[in-house]
Amino acid sequence: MIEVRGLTKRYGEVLAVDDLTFAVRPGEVTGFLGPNGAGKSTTLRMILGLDAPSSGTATVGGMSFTAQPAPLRAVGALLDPGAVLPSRSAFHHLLALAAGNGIPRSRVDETLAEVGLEKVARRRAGTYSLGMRQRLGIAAALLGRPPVLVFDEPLNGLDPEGIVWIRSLMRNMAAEGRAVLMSSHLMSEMELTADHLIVIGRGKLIADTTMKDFIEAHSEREVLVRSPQTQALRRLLSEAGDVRAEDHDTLVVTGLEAARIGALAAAGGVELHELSPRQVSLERAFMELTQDAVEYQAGKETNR
Ligand SMILES: Nc1ncnc2c1ncn2[C@@H]1O[C@H](COP(=O)(O)OP(=O)(O)OP(=O)(O)O)[C@@H](O)[C@H]1O
Repeated sequence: MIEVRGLTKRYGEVLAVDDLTFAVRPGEVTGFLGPNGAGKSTTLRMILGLDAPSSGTATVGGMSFTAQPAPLRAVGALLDPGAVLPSRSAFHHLLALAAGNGIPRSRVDETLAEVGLEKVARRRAGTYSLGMRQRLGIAAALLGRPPVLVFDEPLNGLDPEGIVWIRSLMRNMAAEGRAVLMSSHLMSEMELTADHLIVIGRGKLIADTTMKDFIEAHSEREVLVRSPQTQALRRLLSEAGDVRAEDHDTLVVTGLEAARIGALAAAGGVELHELSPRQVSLERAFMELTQDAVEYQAGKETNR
């Protein structure tokens, strides 16, 4: 379990992380979201002991990262996939990490197979593609079979097959009872992968909730209605809900349940060809919630 309490980081005038408190629980994938510059990387760096908090604490399994006797067995992390000596092979990189953390040598080959790098394990890491370096970073995180995993943008540079692989890897790690914290700007993937969400904006916590509740709370439900009589239908529905045209024969209605729309149409003698409640995406819910917390928008720059 990761516990963050009152975590704050100041860089001169910039309050990068502002009094954050949250927990990342075992058995779940927790998505860590926020607009650019929200403070995600700074928070992860403090959890991993790479940056010292200005105030507050971050612990992993009840202990600060720097106090862990064998850090790789307590928490596995992927922050910067470039952080590998280019002259070292994947095999030797992992071997050195295993030796420094009391991890048996047999885990090296096992982990290389887990991440699909066994065929290139003896090649210099400097010759790897971004996706291969990303897999090597993930191998380093998995090496010590830690109960806590932290991944910053793990999908960068991965092809579609790699993205699906990460999704099942995260889900499996959580199913085994590990606590998994993952940041990503790819909302569609986050929606498929995470159970719980921590959302921050301008360094502050703005949501700590399940994926389902987050989507329900931060976006209005919509119903798509197709009819050959859109004008008549629009007149009927506008009194009860918000209606906008999406196409010549399609309306999008907010503020009314599908059953009520069907009933109003039937009562008004309007023929319907389709009546579908639309799945609202995490992306829409996220944009709605964070629009005020976006630091950099096209044509607009704000100071905190
Ligand atoms: N070493 C540093 N010195 C000064 N300011 C910093 C430093 N690191 C981060 N910041 C500032 O702190 C704020 C938070 O940055 P951070 O990189 O944590 O955001 P982020 O949520 O990870 O953003 P992104 O999604 O763009 O990666 C930003 O305003 C950034 O400019």
